[in-house]
Amino acid sequence: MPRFKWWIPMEQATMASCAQALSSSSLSRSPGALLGSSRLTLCTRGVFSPVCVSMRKGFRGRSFCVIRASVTGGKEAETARLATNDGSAQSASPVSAKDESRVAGSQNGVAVATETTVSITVVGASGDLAKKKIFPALFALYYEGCLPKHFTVFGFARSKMNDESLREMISGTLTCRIDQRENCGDKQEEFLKRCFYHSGQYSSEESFGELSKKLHEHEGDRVANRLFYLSIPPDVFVDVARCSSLAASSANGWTRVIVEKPFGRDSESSAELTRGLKTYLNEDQIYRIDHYLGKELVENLSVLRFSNLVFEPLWSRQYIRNVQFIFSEDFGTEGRGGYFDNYGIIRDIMQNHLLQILALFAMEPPVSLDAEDIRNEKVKVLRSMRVLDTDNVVVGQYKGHTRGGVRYPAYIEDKTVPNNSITPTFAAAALFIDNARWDGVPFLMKAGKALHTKRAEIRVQFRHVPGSLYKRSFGADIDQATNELVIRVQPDEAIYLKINNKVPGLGMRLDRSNLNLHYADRYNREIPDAYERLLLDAIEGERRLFIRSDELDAAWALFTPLLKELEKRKVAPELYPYGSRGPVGAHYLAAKYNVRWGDNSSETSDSV
Ligand SMILES: NC(=O)C1=CN([C@@H]2O[C@H](COP(=O)(O)OP(=O)(O)OC[C@H]3O[C@@H](n4cnc5c(N)ncnc54)[C@H](OP(=O)(O)O)[C@@H]3O)[C@@H](O)[C@H]2O)C=CC1
Ligand SMILES: O=C1O[C@H](COP(=O)(O)O)[C@@H](O)[C@H](O)[C@H]1O
Repeated sequence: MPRFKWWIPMEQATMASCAQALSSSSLSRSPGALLGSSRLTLCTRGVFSPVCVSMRKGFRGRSFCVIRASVTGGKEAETARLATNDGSAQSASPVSAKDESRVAGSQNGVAVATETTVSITVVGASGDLAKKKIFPALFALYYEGCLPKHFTVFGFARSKMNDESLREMISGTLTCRIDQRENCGDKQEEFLKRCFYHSGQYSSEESFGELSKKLHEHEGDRVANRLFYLSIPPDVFVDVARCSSLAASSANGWTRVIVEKPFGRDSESSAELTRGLKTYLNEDQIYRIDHYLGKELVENLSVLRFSNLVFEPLWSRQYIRNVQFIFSEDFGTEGRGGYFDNYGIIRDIMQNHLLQILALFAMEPPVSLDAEDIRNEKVKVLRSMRVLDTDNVVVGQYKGHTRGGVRYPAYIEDKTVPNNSITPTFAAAALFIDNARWDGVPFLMKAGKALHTKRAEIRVQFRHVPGSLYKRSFGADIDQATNELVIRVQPDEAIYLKINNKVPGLGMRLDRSNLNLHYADRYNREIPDAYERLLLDAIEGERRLFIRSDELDAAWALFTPLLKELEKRKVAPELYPYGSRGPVGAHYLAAKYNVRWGDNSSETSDSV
């Protein structure tokens, strides 16, 4: 069980309360605790068990409250935030027991605290993803007090900007996710003051050397940790890995690189990219992001399954008839057609987002919640899967449609798409895991753009009740009576289980109802954006939600033969109208395995 210490600088006036917090053991009840007049919050998402709280004198006579705790649940390191009554706040990064001597050494028997800092460089700062997701997520982390006390954000791109114009660009994108609170505007100002810009070329070591100098000016003599987020097109990934590694690595702290998808187009190009990155970085410096793994309900999958006795025993071919992973968007490629046409929906959504969720869903129980244990199990499940072929896949492409006087354009009307493109914007696939747990259970995937709704969900359809006493009450359609567990990843997060229930009254009439965990009703708090979680994990060195290179190889091995076959045979996609439920072929594919898509059910109760 990893043990950590937080050294939290405190005013003398509140030091006495440190010991008090320990004796009242208020920390045991919650990772948030009152230390005298101050409020301590640990941004912890693992299971936090405090061991002790003590007072220490540190460097230059500063006082520290030292909290020791163990954290299980994959979080190797958490940030502590101490808010005092006068509104000031202090953040402290954890110091793991093994690093403590480096960070908090001893000088003449007195503890010495050397501070750390983290510099986050967004490479491709002028781009869509940076504006839409990365800067807002960094701000949200700052607002929540989850970033270390000393941090700087740098934007790097070729565009000619300066600190001011970057700040202006970012400020246009920041929203107060935590919007009901008062000081959001002030926090935005404070955050923007920590943002800087450096213009340079992605393949120039000189540009990165200059960036490094600027980073150093902010880092001073602290332990300098550096995170580079590669929010750029994939053809410059390796250049940036080279330049950042050779010319801008940290001299005394860690250097990590977050890489955005696409991680290649097939097994070969992915392996080449991995080789290129590994020429300059170690595997444990590479954080391959799949933002679906950062979504709240995907994070919750393992909790649901492994901490509830009612689910794990059912999690096998014995009780589960089929599992469905569904992704749909109610808009087309608008603006991203240039990228999309080179990849298509199978590479854009299935091979990564849906497959990652499938692996988490179907893996064997891991030895522990540590990153390597979980990723080992995911790799095993991916390697147990049958390689996909064209018989088990249906592809579609949206065509123009007019509804209510509004014309919705076809995919090929997107100006950035060739007008003879056969790139699929929709695909459905049947996959199988050839292991003892899942033998014969169809895992269906469906992903599409320009469909009738925006949704991502997992549907688990259970087997029929054998010899059901209530068969007659269900009528001919026994499928209507089987249990279905729905994990709605987005929007409007929910987990609900469809059960049969007796309608109250003297007769014996059954109906289908939902046991419903609707997040907005149950939890009075906003759900963090996936990028917030993943950025925080990367800063903290938590790799559980990032993709290891062998996972990536296994994922590509499943899809590459299919993708090559589709391209070789120039398989024409089945056209479906913009805003529809997609091509009818998806139903035939499901029917081949005796499955009905759960999201096509006529039951209105789905919209809990
Ligand atoms: N946007 C999204 O929603 C998502 C994006 N991604 C991935 O994230 C990464 C960034 O995406 P996004 O922001 O949309 O990308 P952009 O196309 O907006 O590119 C980001 C920046 O990279 C630079 N750039 C663009 N084209 C080139 C080129 N041909 N050569 C060198 N530099 C170039 C530009 O900056 P400058 O000219 O100033 O140097 C641009 O602002 C990509 O890998 C993408 O696949 C993943 C999931 C979702
Ligand atoms: O990775 C991608 O994801 C988005 C959908 O993400 P979401 O979090 O908004 O559901 C998708 O639009 C895009 O095509 C794809 O590249």
